[in-house]
Amino acid sequence: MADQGTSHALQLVDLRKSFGKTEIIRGASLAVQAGERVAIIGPNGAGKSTLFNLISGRFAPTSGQVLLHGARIDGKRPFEINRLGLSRSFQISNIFGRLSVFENLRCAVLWSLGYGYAFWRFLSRLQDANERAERLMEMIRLHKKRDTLAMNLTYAEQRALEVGITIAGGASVILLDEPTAGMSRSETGRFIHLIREVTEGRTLLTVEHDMGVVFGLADRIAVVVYGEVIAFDTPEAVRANPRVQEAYLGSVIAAQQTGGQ
Ligand SMILES: Nc1ncnc2c1ncn2[C@@H]1O[C@H](COP(=O)(O)OP(=O)(O)OP(=O)(O)O)[C@@H](O)[C@H]1O
Repeated sequence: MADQGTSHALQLVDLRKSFGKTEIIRGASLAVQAGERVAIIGPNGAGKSTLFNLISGRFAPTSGQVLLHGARIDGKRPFEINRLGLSRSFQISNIFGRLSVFENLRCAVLWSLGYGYAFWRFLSRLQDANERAERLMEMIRLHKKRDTLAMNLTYAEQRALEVGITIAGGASVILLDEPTAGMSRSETGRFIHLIREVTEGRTLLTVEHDMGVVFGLADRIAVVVYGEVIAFDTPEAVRANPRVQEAYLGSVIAAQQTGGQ
């Protein structure tokens, strides 16, 4: 969690990404303060997932920089970036269905400790990993499902487990991809509360379509339109920003007010 001379946990500097001849990310810049909760919003195809893929190392940028606590991470591989303290959820795909809740969390903790240590050290760390997995289970409210196989959890419980796995290694920057997608209204409300709790003191970035979640969770909102960050401000300021209204938010709010999602 060392902050190497900057209070920015994450910075994108004139980031660009082309697929073939098509430039999808067109000079995106963003500076996220440590401890901030940021929602990335924008129309379909604007480049939100591509930005997440660039930040987490799945794609290398065509040009520009990504800095984590002031140090360049662009071009590094996902596991290297993870070791440096940035963790991304992968929408359930990193849950082991045939392992219990506890075992899933313990695996995530052990993985975060690294593989490259001797067996005797592994044993001494196992106790730590068990304790941390128990704590995580309480945090994500799944302690009563300790021995339930992950595949037998409800959808919302699986999403909670996913969040637990994402934060297991103690990463200081957490990326969540549509954390409440597919949940009911009441599940969504509870889940926002849980996310706020478990990411307290960490930096959170989410990609989100649901404006209720965005306004309930984010300290600041980054609006991505056509591969650029056209606004980055508080929810109130973004809501009132004429450029955002015109490019995106007006139509979304109107659709949600008339009952569409
Ligand atoms: N690997 C790839 N190869 C080629 N084109 C890609 C690739 N990944 C994304 N794209 C294109 O980049 C554009 C932005 O996609 P992206 O998924 O980042 O948008 P998004 O804002 O996350 O959209 P949505 O809200 O619909 O999920 C789209 O036109 C998409 O087809």
